[in-house]
Amino acid sequence: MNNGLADPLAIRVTGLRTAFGDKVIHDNLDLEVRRGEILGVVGGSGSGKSVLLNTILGLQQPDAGHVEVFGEDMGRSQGDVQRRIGVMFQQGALFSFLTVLQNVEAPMLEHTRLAPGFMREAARLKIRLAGLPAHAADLRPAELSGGMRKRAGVARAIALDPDILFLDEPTAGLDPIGAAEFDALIRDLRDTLGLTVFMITHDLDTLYAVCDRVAVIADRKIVTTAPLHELEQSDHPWIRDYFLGPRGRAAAEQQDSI
Ligand SMILES: Nc1ncnc2c1ncn2[C@@H]1O[C@H](COP(=O)(O)OP(=O)(O)OP(=O)(O)O)[C@@H](O)[C@H]1O
Repeated sequence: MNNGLADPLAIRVTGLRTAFGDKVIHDNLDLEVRRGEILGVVGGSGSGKSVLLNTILGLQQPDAGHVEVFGEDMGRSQGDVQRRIGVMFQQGALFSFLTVLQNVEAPMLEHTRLAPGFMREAARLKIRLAGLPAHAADLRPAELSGGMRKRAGVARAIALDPDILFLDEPTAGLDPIGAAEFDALIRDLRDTLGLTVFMITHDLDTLYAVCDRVAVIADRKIVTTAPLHELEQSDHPWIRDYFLGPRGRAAAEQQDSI
């Protein structure tokens, strides 16, 4: 098996084409995600960010092209690489009838043979790593605030000690303080667990606060992948509107003042 250890890339997408009927979403899209980086993915509404995420995860079959995660072709994956992937979908996607602890144990039950006591301790550790207080373990999702639910989603996403974490709009719906705390959590997890992070976000503050590089989807492709200070120099009209419009400038200035 190729575990891709010598490969500096965590994800390599080449020549991706996805269409729904006549509607082409991605056409000859290429993307590289480096090991250990936090990559933000931005693009207009309907530009195909979620479809790209689902395609990388193997949930959506492309019409053409290849997706490799840690050197393994997702089109032919036997599931080995799936254990190295953690995903937090929007809203956390938790089982409402289970406690937070049981939600975090769910992937462990499915994929490991840990003894029950050990599994419980491992799940409690993930809950603490996600920044939740210990007592949250016994609560159900409906008893949590929006921010706590997202943290519970993160705790479940890291249940199996993944190497890469996928986040879909992680700060959507959070107030600015909650969003900033969540940004810090993402950075801390990357640093302490050595994760690679692939994050779809519209949140300009998050992009400035945590992303090493940002990939921009426009015109059915990734038009560029670069650190933000380079994107600010781009001539692409969508990138200029997005990053150099009033909200983009405010986010950049706020970051400069920290
Ligand atoms: N299963 C599907 N069948 C048909 N069309 C689909 C399907 N999934 C997505 N689409 C279409 O693909 C396009 C891209 O959708 P996607 O959800 O990836 O956009 P997005 O960039 O994530 O948007 P947003 O920022 O609004 O969440 C949209 O026009 C959507 O309607």
